[in-house]
Amino acid sequence: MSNPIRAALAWQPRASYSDITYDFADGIARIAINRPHKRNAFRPETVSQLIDAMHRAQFDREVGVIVLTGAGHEAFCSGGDQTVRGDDGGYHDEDGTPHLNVLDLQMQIRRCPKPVVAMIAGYAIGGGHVLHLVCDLSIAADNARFGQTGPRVGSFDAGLGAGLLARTIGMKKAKEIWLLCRQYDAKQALDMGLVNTVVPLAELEEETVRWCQDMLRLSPMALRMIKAGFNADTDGLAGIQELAGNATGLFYMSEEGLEGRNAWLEKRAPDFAKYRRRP
Ligand SMILES: CC(C)(COP(=O)(O)OP(=O)(O)OC[C@H]1O[C@@H](n2cnc3c(N)ncnc32)[C@H](O)[C@@H]1OP(=O)(O)O)[C@@H](O)C(=O)NCCC(=O)NCCSC(=O)c1cc(O)c2ccccc2c1O
Repeated sequence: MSNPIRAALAWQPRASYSDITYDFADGIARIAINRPHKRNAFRPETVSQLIDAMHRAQFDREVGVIVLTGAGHEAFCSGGDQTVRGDDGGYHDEDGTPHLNVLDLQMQIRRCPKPVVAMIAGYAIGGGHVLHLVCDLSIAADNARFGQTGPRVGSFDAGLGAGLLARTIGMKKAKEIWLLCRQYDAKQALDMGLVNTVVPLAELEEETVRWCQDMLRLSPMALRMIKAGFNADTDGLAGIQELAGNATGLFYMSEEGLEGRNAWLEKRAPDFAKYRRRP
């Protein structure tokens, strides 16, 4: 069946991978898990490629917003690929090495200074559900379905999968999702604050691009700072480090910061006297 989601932009491929696609158009990077025959379940190699693509998008100065999605319309992502769990139960790459590299990806999305938007058609389940959760915004199609399955398949994400979920939708609902492993439709997800909006499936990309375009018109530095601020307390000292690093970057750009650097290069004492001690 052809994809019922209308394309909103003339996407151009910017990189080639086996398990994902990476496209760009008009300031937006679109990264899609491309394993629709497995409802876009990820194996360790998929996650390594997502990490690479996220890095590429972060450092591409043309990119202002990143969209994370799944190929087709049946699934955003169904979590870890259960067929690559080895004898020890963990997710193995093709060399037999066990990985939980999706945890690195989760943190990479949170630390990325550009907004990351989850564009969700179909299932966002298990580790795939956590992936949309860690994105800054979630735009869902009306066919989207959400849920955790870990306790059913011998797994759990007690990190961001539990704590960030509770901070997003409240403790009771988060515990319900994990302790009962039920599925929730798009309207239920919207009602509990799990997603930002729900649109007809055909309009999913158009609406997502509209949200991205709104952000592209805003100050990149202000978005960067506010994202880091939102994540700082949940991410603890690592979150404060991210926020503080942004502040340092801003200070470097100031005349006062440059005076320190210039004085050192010119082998003279810095003259900070001309900078007011602001109240
Ligand atoms: C997602 C579904 C509800 C979709 O159901 P539907 O009926 O539409 O489709 P099928 O079930 O027929 O699936 C079609 C096709 O895809 C294969 N498939 C689907 N999901 C997976 C998967 N996760 N892994 C491997 N393969 C998958 C399915 O076998 C079919 O192929 P056939 O060849 O058999 O036809 C439903 O598919 C479903 O419930 N899927 C499983 C969801 C799931 O349990 N995911 C894993 C949860 S655990 C997890 O994701 C996880 C990952 C991590 O990396 C963690 C890291 C750290 C801590 C915890 C982690 C964690 O919990």
